Amino acid sequence: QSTADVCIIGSGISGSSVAHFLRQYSPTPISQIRIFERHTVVGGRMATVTIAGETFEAGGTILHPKNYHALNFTHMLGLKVNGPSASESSMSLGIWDGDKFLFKTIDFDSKNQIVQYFVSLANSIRMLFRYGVSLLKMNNFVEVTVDNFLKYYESKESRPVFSNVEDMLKWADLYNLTTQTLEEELVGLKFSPLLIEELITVITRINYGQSVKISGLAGAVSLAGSGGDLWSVEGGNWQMAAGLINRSDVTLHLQEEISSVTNAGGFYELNSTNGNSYTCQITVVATPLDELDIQFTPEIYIPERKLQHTYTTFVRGLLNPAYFGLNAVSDLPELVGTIESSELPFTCVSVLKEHAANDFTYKLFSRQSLTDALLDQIFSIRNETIRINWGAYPHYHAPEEFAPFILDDKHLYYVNAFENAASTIETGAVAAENIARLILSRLSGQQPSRSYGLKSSTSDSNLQHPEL
Ligand SMILES: Cc1cc2nc3c(=O)[nH]c(=O)nc-3n(C[C@H](O)[C@H](O)[C@H](O)COP(=O)(O)OP(=O)(O)OC[C@H]3O[C@@H](n4cnc5c(N)ncnc54)[C@H](O)[C@@H]3O)c2cc1C
Repeated sequence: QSTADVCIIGSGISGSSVAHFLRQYSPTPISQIRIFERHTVVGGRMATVTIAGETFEAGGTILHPKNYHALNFTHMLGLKVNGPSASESSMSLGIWDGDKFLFKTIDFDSKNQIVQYFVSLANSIRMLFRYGVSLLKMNNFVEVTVDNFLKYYESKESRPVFSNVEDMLKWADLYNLTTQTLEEELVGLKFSPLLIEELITVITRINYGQSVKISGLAGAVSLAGSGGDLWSVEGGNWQMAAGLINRSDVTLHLQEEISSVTNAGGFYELNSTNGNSYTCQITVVATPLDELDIQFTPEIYIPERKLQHTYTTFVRGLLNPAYFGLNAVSDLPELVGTIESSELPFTCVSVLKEHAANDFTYKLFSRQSLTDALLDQIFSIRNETIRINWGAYPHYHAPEEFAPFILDDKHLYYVNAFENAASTIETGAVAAENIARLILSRLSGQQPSRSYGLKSSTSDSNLQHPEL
């Protein structure tokens, strides 16, 4: 048996950020931090695939210009930012209803900035014409939410440590948004039904694979992810997790899956499927528990939560314009979004790269796996296909129910309780920063402990893990 002060289950942005902030904030050195990762690589839902020698994001892709932890990590780790031009926000967009395009922006390839300006102006006017002034309300709705979220970057002196998600959200005036669906929220704000049914639905389907029935907060976050100046880390966002782990003096156990966590009185015993046993004073769960069967003794109780599965399919080849009722590939928008309809087999398809005139790399999102037969209808050429089934993010609803940050009234913590608010790379880091502070304040006896007697939930472990 080995001893450790802190054991973290999961090497994604949440687990790596907990390690980073613990090292940064702890007044006295923590003797050891272990991170357990069942896969061969770190990063979790930040992962890349390689096609034609190029890497593309397969999971968490876009970051918002005000995602300050991610920005700080990127700068601190000497990583490079992929600018907005490479993001989906500058793409031509079409809204497809399964039969026809309901709306298309103009696509005019030009390096000339003045031409670009007029194309973008023309597109804004077209959008305003179709969706009216509600479009401006949409910007305002997002701005207010983002501004509230910025409170989580305030100085530690004025910012409390939160022992549960509800208090954390209430403090930033974000909680109410989790009690209503996005649709209810926007109808209440008198948004035009067409804007909700089309553009906003397209966005929630792209970012969360779900309709406007998601909670208002997840919806606002999703809309924020459709604005301008979005960015990602050149070479892959997963490098943030790798870099944080590298510089936080962590003992990393790759390909080591934790199967049980037992409170053995004053410490936790973690057992792995490799047959190893570890002793930890503090245990942090930095992965969604919903589809895992980690055995907790004593049992823990968290509200039942379903994960939305998003099938990500990469295709190298050429889209078939006839599938979309068009004559030429050049008539197809770079990003085809879809409205909510059970007829539609995918939620979106976008061009990632044009290698040559008849050779593109595309990314599709769908709620079910796309069969070869279907892909052969959508594509006229298909040279390479990669499929990933992600247990991607919570299936959002309203009102949301939150699992506790402290699972057992002692030192067992759960970062991903915050995912019911919104699942993003940045919210993972924000929740992790709070958990690091919560651990340190409770260790020093400052914070009252809190536990919840919520209903038990059971879940099957039938998640298919992507082998990247
Ligand atoms: C397709 C897709 C698109 C997305 N798009 C965006 C986007 O554009 N922008 C954005 O900000 N966010 C996006 N997200 C969400 C974002 O990727 C996630 O919210 C974030 O990466 C979650 O990080 P995490 O560390 O909390 O969890 P994870 O990244 O899931 O990390 C958990 C880790 O724990 C490991 N693990 C699980 N169980 C065990 C065990 N028993 N023992 C050891 N290890 C274990 C897992 O293998 C995993 O590596 C997207 C997600 C998906 C799937």
